[in-house]
Amino acid sequence: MVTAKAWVLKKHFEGFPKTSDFDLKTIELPNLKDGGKRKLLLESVFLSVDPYMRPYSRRDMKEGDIMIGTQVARTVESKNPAFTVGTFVVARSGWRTHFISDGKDLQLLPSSWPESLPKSLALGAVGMPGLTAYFGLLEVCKMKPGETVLVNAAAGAVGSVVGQLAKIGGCKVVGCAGSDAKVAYLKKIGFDEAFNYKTVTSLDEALRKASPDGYDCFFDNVGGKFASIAINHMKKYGRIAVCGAISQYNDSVPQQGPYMQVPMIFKELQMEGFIVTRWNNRREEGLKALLKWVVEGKVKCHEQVTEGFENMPMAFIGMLKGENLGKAIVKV
Ligand SMILES: NC(=O)C1=CN([C@@H]2O[C@H](COP(=O)(O)OP(=O)(O)OC[C@H]3O[C@@H](n4cnc5c(N)ncnc54)[C@H](OP(=O)(O)O)[C@@H]3O)[C@@H](O)[C@H]2O)C=CC1
Ligand SMILES: CCCCCCCCC/C=C/C=O
Repeated sequence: MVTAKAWVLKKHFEGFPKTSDFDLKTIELPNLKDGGKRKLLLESVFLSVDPYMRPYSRRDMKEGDIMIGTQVARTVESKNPAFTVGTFVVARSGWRTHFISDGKDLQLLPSSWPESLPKSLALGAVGMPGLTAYFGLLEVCKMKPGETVLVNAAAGAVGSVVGQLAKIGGCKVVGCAGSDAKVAYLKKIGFDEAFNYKTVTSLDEALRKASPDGYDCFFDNVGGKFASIAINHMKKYGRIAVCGAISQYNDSVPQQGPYMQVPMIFKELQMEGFIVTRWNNRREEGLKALLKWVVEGKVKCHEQVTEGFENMPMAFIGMLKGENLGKAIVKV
């Protein structure tokens, strides 16, 4: 018998999440059984904390549920020959240290994963956030060589990959982030222009200075006020990929305009929201491409690793506050 620890949503978040909204529980897991669904015992090694957990908790969870989320886990006991003991998988089993599965809901890491590459990257650049950057840029922004791409939350899990893929695709890249250290990082990984949106005197001027001719593509991770200013800097026929709206996730009262219809009309813009799971049937293609670029050093990855399962709520709240450089990960 194994005792798992799990974080549950004690109380729906009101405004910004607080540590008191979570509860740490213990769960006795039953032994594995021949036949039936109890085929594998897995232990979480790395867990992901992601912005989507904030809006999705309200939409999909009730109080007392285990927090939603993804982990890289190691097979500890197996009655399923497809997963021998020691096999690492990506699972969507929520914030728990151990769990039982029949294997159907688990994803193996790509077979060409090098031994020396941290497996935590399967939650970041070679996982859901990387795929978001890949499909958002290729399929929604439809970026072309020579174009100028703007991305916000640029030093985060999705944004840092967006910028680097746009460079690989032959674009000029402008990134915005919320600290000088993040801006220095963006320049180090190849962004052409980067600025701290919190300290510029005018966002409007900073966007104009970074690209006086405007932007062909805008990969929007933030929404709200930033997006309503950036839209005025789009070139005619520009494309906006509405990936996230983190500036609005913690609002108790919805923000008011300015509204976007007039620049949309006069610049004949395309603006499309998307969710990465739309391309689940092309997951293998995306992961293969991302893994290759990471192994070749063309996509560099930084991780903000918080040690200790007990610190999951803190890591989640820290990420929402912008404390992470690159992908926010918890190491059990
Ligand atoms: N559509 C989809 O399928 C997917 C969408 N997403 C979305 O992409 C976005 C980025 O996600 P991800 O890369 O995982 O997270 P990040 O690693 O970028 O972490 C979140 C970052 O958002 C920034 N941020 C937080 N609050 C604000 C605010 N009020 N205004 C501006 N920036 C803020 C912070 O960076 P800073 O210091 O720069 O402010 C923070 O570090 C999110 O909106 C997320 O919901 C993610 C995955 C899939
Ligand atoms: C329980 C794990 C669910 C993983 C789904 C990932 C989809 C993320 C879509 C993100 C939207 C906004 O952040």
